[in-house]
Amino acid sequence: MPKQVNGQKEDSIIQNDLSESFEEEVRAFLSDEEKLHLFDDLTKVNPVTMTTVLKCLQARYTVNLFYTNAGCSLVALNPFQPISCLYSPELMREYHVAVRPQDLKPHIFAVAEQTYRNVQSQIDPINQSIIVSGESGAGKTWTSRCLMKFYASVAASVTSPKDNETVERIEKRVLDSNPVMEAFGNACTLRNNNSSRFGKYIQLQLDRFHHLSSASIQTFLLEKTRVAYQAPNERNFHIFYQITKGATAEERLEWNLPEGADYRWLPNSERNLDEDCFEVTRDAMFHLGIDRSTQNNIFKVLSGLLHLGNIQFSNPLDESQPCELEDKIKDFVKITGDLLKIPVEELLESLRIRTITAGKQQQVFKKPCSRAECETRRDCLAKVIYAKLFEWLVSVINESIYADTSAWTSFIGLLDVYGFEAFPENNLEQLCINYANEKLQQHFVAHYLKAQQEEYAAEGLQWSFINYQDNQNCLDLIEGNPLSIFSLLNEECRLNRSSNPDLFQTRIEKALSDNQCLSRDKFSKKPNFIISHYAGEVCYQLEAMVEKNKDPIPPELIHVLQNSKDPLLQKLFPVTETNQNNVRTQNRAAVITVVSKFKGSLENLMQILNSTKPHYIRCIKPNADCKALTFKREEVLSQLQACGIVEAVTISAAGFPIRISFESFTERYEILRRSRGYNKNSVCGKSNYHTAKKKEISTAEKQIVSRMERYRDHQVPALGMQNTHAALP
Ligand SMILES: Nc1ncnc2c1ncn2[C@@H]1O[C@H](COP(=O)(O)OP(=O)(O)OP(=O)(O)O)[C@@H](O)[C@H]1O
Repeated sequence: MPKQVNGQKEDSIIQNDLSESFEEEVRAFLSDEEKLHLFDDLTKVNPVTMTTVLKCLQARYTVNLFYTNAGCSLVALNPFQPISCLYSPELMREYHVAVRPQDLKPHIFAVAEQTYRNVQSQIDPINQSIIVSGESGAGKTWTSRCLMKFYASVAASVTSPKDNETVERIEKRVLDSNPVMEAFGNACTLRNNNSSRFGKYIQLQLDRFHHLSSASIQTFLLEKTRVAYQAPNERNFHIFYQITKGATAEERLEWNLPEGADYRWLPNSERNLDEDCFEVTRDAMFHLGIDRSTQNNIFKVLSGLLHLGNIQFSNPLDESQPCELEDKIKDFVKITGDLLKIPVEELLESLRIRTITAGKQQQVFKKPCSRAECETRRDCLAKVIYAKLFEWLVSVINESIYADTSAWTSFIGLLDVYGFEAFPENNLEQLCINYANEKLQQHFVAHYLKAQQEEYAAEGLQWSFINYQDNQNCLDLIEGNPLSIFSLLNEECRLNRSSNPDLFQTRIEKALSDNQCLSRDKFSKKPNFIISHYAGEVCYQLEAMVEKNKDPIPPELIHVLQNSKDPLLQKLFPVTETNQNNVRTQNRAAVITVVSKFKGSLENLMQILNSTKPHYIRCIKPNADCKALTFKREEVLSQLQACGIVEAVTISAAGFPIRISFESFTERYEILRRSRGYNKNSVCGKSNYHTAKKKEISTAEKQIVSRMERYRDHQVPALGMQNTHAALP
């Protein structure tokens, strides 16, 4: 009996999907095993079009095959359900000990093992990177976690840390970084219950025996606004729910978190998620060297933030007076002050009064803030504390997994970054995220699409150049010199212009109208600009963009945090000479904008990636509702387009004409012949075989031999060469 899949018979899905193609004909005669192997590698699909790629992926998905090779990339479809044994230690071992792991089914462990063997081979570039990409909910975090487990298992350190029995082994510490980073950096969003709200690059460092000796983590662009604002039906960072749900009675008392209390910044707390597990976070923190008393301090500060969120301001009767507070709100102010160890009066003053220094004598004036300004200050206080806390946690984790560069000789880097974003409303955050994706796409193009074709040309392969989209124009528009959107944004900040979005729109258009990637939604009343990204057009709203880029922190807030008696806040906001001066001369202080910081850290990252051999895992979300067994073609299609899969497959397939004409042909021919009952020596079968393809095969054979020799000489395990190797006489 055919299995029922979403109400359809599996057989009929496969039949429908593969109609009109050669594959359908072949599949009809194949056993399940043979069927699936035929599509293990999309470069064997002929002809390579988006439709065939889509059909193959869907056919595989319906029979629980979630990984597929596609040129230099591995396509990973999210099953949205636990698949037994797919990540078991036994399977890790199978890939690790295999003579040719690439002959096993496509899997992230095959990629992981390949990178590990590349490091062991000591051929340049020795260092490897795996770029895991995909949209929110596609499975990047899951994939990175599994890869880390793989390396922790196959590259396990040989000895436990000397002289200190209480310190956990490095593998455990590296793996323990995951629950901590996820508790503080992930949240439930509309698109993913466990969405990472930051980008992450983790470098696993290996000693000369190729054992894991240390690691380092770099994070990008934490979405700190989430602390003080959660979109409808979304949640704050997991850690807030963990403390409110998991605290003991004693802790509740100490952190002032009575059961059932309401917090404005804790929406949808009635939803219980797997990620709400406080104990897991605490244990992991402990193993990373964050002792119970420091943990207690962290959770106390977080409770303080929850109470801070409940502070609301009322307009004063007399405008020259500060905003008023209702009696019950005064309680929240008091609790916040107690938990953050800031005197209530100082806290209130920092939230409600602006200090202005003016004139030659640097006279100080105090001016009450409007209600909206008070709210902005309250939110800003929460954001600055949370962002610093996150930064500090990353540095503590890094200290715990760090080793001096002399202790390691090579590394494998895992990059898990947010995918391309295009929402109905987009702002600076999306601009930065999409800029990062443009950079990674450029890297992919340079390292694969371009390099591969140049190599074919140099080898004299008969080759007609396949066009791929060069995104340099788009990158010039975003970050180029001397004029770009980033430079104009920074200019607005530098000149401290009162940011009028309409004026800014005119400035952008005047300066950058020559760039074909720039346009505007003329039907929208809101000032905007559109960028034609490689993955599609995105319209960005200009309202508040300049302010977001400045990301200003009122000096009074920093001052009040520096005066806190709380040991953790004192660590996060130390008093230094420079920032003391900055409080006084804040207006003149150089502004380090969000885009310059982001651009800097991304350039740093690109430099590292450029020095490594890259591998790509393209995570695909088969449906937006995160449902198991549901493959929505349009949704998959747009993701495949966004990551340039078809170009990659086409180039890979065409670069090895032998794949189609020799190996694949003979394989398919044999299958067809067998299935049609041709006798081995049947005249019909023989003559078809020989006359139709003889010439093609001999040309292909020559090409294989020349390519193989070339690669053998260089001892480079060429991507995609494995099967052709097997087909050699
Ligand atoms: N290989 C897998 N097997 C089973 N379930 C999976 C797998 N990959 C992902 N999932 C499920 O999909 C969910 C989303 O995956 P994940 O959090 O890794 O997405 P993401 O791409 O990192 O998203 P974001 O960008 O929002 O962080 C996971 O919580 C898990 O439930």
